[in-house]
Amino acid sequence: MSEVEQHLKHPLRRLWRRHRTYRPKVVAAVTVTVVEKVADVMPELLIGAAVDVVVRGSDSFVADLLGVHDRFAQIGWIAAFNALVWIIESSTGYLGDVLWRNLAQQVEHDLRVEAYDHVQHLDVEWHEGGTVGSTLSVLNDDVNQLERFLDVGARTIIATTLNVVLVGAIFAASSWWLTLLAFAPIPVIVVGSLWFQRRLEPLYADVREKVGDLSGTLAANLGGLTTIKAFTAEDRETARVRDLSDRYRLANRRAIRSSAAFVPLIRMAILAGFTCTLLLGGWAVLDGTLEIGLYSVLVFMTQRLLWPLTDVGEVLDLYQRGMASTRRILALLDETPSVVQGSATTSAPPRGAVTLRAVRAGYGEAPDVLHGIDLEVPAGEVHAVVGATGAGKSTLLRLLLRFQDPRSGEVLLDGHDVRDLDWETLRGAIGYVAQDAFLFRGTVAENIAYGAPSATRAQIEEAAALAAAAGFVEALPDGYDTLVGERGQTLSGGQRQRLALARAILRDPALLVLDEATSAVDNETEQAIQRSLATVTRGRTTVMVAHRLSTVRSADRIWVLENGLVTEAGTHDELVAAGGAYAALWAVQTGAALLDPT
Ligand SMILES: Nc1ncnc2c1ncn2[C@@H]1O[C@H](COP(=O)(O)OP(=O)(O)OP(=O)(O)O)[C@@H](O)[C@H]1O
Repeated sequence: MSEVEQHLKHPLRRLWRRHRTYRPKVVAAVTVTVVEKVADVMPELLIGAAVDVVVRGSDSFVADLLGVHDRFAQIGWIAAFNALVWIIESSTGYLGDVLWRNLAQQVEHDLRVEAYDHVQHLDVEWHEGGTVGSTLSVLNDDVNQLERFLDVGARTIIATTLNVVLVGAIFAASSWWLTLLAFAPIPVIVVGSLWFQRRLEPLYADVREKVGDLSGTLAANLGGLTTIKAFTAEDRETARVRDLSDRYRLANRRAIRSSAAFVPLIRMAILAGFTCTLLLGGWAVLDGTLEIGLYSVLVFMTQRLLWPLTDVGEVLDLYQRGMASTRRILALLDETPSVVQGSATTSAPPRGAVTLRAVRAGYGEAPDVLHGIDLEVPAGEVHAVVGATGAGKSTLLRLLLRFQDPRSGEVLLDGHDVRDLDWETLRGAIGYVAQDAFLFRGTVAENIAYGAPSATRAQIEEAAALAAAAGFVEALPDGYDTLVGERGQTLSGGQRQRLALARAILRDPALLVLDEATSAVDNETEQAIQRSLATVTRGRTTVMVAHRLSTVRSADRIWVLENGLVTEAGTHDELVAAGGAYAALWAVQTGAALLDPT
């Protein structure tokens, strides 16, 4: 389906098509509501029948229908039928409530989980495009909004429509001219509703957009609170939030102003219809052209027909919000990742050999960051990538995990193009430690075992020891069972890095990818990690990025990246001897440059 077609298609139709499993539930809920509504109009008919019995006695409608001529018995029958109607109405009311609410909850649950799962599979670049806040608001607010519409709105729409049809049928069977009078206000209400609907739609879309902006900024600011504090930007940020919140409030105010005007308009129309039926119907009874029983039914029915229509404003409100939200949910579900897994798996155990051939890569519309990289990491070797900041080192590592694909050229793992491999084969072979070590809410042990949930405590402790993390973990109040806060904020940067390293080691991957994995630890800890890494990386393919050259000194091969191109490659000693960029960097880092002014 093209984008335009998708947009044109009504969101409820799309939901109906997508989620076939709801259909029986929808049918059951609608059926129960129909029965409830039929039972609901009965009491007015029974009042009319009772009046008819009192006025016409043994000639009444009930007498004809049941063949019972005693007035007391007739009233008794009406009362008994009335009791039955109330029982049906109460039980279908209960059942309808349960069915509609559960349906709404089910849809809410399914859509939230589906949207979350979908979002997880979207491109890393999509996530980096600053969409966290608005994605959160789709997963929370929009999904809730749809639930509210299904819970209250959909049911009311069906009930009101049915009401018009049933009452209309009763009217039509009674008096054609009173039917016309009672129904006269309906076009005004319908045209008014449609006009309001068109007016409200963009206003609610605006409200949703504003709340997305607001939650985006709130999420970003709460994540970066320490930076805000460090730059004493609290007042500025409060002003920004105030401004965004105010825009949200004003957008809501515009929507409220329009939607609030709706009910008074409908009331005026209802008043006209009701007064006409009361007055002209009453005169008709006095003239003897209308039965008094029928008159009392129709007066009550006019109320029953028109008053529920005052809910139309509220329901349209819910409908508009619900549809704006559904469109956003569906738009999120329509997002397609450009990086999708291949289908190939390999039978041989992975060895982690990496080859990059003429790789060009970049972000969005921006020019290339990597300008044609050729690089070879044979299985079992430890290779390092160094270079100035912004040279493209992290970008290169991202290609290995397929966080993005190259614009041209190819990336191979054990001779297979990474684009052909499925995620488990590709990413399952890699232990990755990101520059910004991310920890989840949970215990230290759970965080280490994140990539190997079935690991034993002994294996977890061994991995922690190899990552030089055992010491500090054991000193924590509850050791491995200590809870780390959200994003691991209760730990230092170096501690987080070591846990992330332990997490990668525990996976026992064929290829270890370390992006500045030890940048935040002190020299002493780094040396401890280096010693451990010597064990961990023995015979294991490793690609590491590091700024601190002492970290990569013992690598089998070092690749020097400058402005997206490999400019040098070799062992540490070879590169130092070559006297190029690496040698200069080494001199700066060891202080040799300061000692030797030439
Ligand atoms: N997610 C992104 N979106 C757009 N551009 C990006 C993104 N990540 C990196 N870049 C750009 O790509 C270039 C290379 O960045 P990269 O992170 O690969 O460099 P690096 O060598 O790892 O730097 P550092 O040593 O600072 O980590 C930079 O110019 C950067 O602005």
